[in-house]
Amino acid sequence: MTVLDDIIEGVREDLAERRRALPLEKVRTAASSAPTPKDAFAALGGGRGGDLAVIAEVKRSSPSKGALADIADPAALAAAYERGGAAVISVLTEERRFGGSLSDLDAVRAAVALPVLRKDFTVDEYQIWEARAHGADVVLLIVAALSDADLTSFLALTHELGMKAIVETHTEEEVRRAVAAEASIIGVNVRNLKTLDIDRDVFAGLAHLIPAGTVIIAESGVRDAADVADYAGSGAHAVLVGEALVRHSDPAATIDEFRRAGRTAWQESGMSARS
Ligand SMILES: O=C(O)c1ccccc1NCC(=O)[C@H](O)[C@H](O)COP(=O)(O)O
Repeated sequence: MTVLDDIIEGVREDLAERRRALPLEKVRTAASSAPTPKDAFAALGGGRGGDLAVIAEVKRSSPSKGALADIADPAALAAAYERGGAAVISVLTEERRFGGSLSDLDAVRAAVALPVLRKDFTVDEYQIWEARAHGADVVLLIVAALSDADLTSFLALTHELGMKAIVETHTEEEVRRAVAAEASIIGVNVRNLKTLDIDRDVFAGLAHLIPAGTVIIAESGVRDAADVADYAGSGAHAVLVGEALVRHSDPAATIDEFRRAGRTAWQESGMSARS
């Protein structure tokens, strides 16, 4: 069993419990009165660049590192991310391995005006309705965890609900599947979900396979501005950063520094006007 399989097993068990407590019909009703979704595709530059976008993550712990940060006030952290110039806030809601929750999502939603990503291991439509009911604007669809049929139908439901999806890939085959599903936002996660090892070179190896007009996100492994510059120089429109922000004493300044590093890298490689 891989780490991903193990996480998904727990996700399914927790989901079954929530579904028993709140049947889908009730979640749908809640979703229908949630605030109108914010356009994360536009917030991430619409695949045209302009300025490197930072997706800043509220991440308490992880399978690879264990406890990362004691985040007593996720709303305050998200507000700091917003002040620093983040484009989107990512909230991990998986409980067992990441220490997240839908309460974190609620707190962040109420605290910021930015699009909010419900970052979870989506394996059932219920989670997409639930994300919308809790005010999320974006969901994560991990190609490795889904059949082509589920990927297509989950994307369709996400769009029907007015949200966007980040379609996450790790390999060439997964990028091809994401492109075939007509994903408009594709993430390349450089964390191997079998070994949990980070290999930043994976990003450059896959980003060039993603068609123009798609928002391309480099996910995981950002330690500092130099890593951001490398991703930006290899074609990232956005970076998704967790650990480096939650461990930093000044996350707002760090985001500002990352954005400047991305902008400089684009200027140096002549990419700032690319589509
Ligand atoms: O973070 C992990 O250890 C992890 C393990 C297994 C599946 C997913 C995992 N992380 C989810 C993420 O995608 C990251 O939280 C996100 O990309 C930020 O990564 P980082 O900046 O390296 O904290």
